[in-house]
Amino acid sequence: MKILVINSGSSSLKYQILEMENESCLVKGLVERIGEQESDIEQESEGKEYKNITKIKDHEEALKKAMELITDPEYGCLKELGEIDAVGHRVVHGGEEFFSSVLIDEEVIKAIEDNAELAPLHNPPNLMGIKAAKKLLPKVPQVAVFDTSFHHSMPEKAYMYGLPYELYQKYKIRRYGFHGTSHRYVSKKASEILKKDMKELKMITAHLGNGASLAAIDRGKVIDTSMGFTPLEGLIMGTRSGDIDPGIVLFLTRKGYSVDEADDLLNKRSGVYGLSEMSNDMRDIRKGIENGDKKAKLAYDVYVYRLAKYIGSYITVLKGLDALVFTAGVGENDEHVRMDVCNYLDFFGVKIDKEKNTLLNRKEGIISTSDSDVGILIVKTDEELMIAQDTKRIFKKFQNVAKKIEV
Ligand SMILES: Nc1ncnc2c1ncn2[C@@H]1O[C@H](COP(=O)(O)OP(=O)(O)O)[C@@H](O)[C@H]1O
Ligand SMILES: CC(=O)OP(=O)(O)O
Ligand SMILES: [Mg+2]
Repeated sequence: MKILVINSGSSSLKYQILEMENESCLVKGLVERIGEQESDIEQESEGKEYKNITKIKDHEEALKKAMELITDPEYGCLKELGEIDAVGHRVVHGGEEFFSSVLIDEEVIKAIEDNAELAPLHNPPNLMGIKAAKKLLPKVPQVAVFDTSFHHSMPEKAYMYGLPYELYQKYKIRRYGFHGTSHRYVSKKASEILKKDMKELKMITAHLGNGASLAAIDRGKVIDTSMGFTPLEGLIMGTRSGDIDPGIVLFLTRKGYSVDEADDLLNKRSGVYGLSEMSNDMRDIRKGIENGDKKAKLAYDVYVYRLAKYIGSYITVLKGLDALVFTAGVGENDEHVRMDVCNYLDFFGVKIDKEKNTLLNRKEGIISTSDSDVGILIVKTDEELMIAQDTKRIFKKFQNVAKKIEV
């Protein structure tokens, strides 16, 4: 069974085809800078690499181009698109309606449209991807996998803000949490690596990519997470501020910032990038620190401090901790961040093994000392595999129902 996984961003479209017999990736591609004069296209399939720069006007054209490349005799992996059995889409905001992945029908599309207001940067491109795929593969079942759904188990006390209750009723203002597919995948993988049932574990998963979030997971269920109503809250990120005093936004608007300017400032010009005045990328920050750049060091210190502070508060709400899991670009590849965060947590019995931390960098496994009270792990996230697994499960269910109806 072959599944196409689509992750549409505001100006990009990432795709993969997975062969579900052995869960292997047959092809992986990326179209970036959609809508600009020059868009980048990259695809890799079994060692064959394709790269090109051309104008791609919208998501439909991007997906069309991807479909051509997938079936290209030289660079592709399929003879024809008919080999695709199902499509799985990443959808960032599922609002309060969706607490698991679903087969996409008109009603689901309508609900995703309704939630677009809650995630203006993410849901509209997700919808464009869904509509383009439905047009190009009209007979193939499509599944939506939501970033928010794994966080649905959060109790009211964790998801309500200290705002008038009527704002929750009127506008659904509450914490939703994001990156749920990644938190779900790495927590499951960590319990396998630790050879312990999820029901025995109190866990904190740290998804540290360009966007970053933490989840406190109590015996398999999320009880708190650092992103909120939008993916702007919480940790310091590549270009996003994370937590700030909301009074700062009021102050800036009184100083003449428009809503769009404030949005741009907090989402695209803040975080590690804003503090360092240099880059959102931890690799550049490391180089800056090595060259004695003071702002790079400051950005790094603020990033690590915020992370440690959040982990400490999650150990409190979990009433203990069995496992701390690092994942995504920074979590998997940056041994300094892992080391420096864990050094803050020594008091809680979190002891990182310096050698294992270096040895397992960019790999997967346990990096705590044998006498640490808490298992510390690196797990490589694989949101696409999780989306494909959900899509397969829902596709099988759908097939069984269709068979029953035929009988
Ligand atoms: N070798 C590395 N060392 C340190 N940080 C890295 C390394 N490779 C990637 N990163 C960090 O990971 C980030 C990208 O993470 P990723 O999970 O791929 O992000 P996203 O999926 O949000 O685009 C980069 O911006 C960079 O900060
Ligand atoms: C929801 C979110 O922040 O996603 P990303 O990290 O992919 O931007
Ligand atoms: Mg990511």
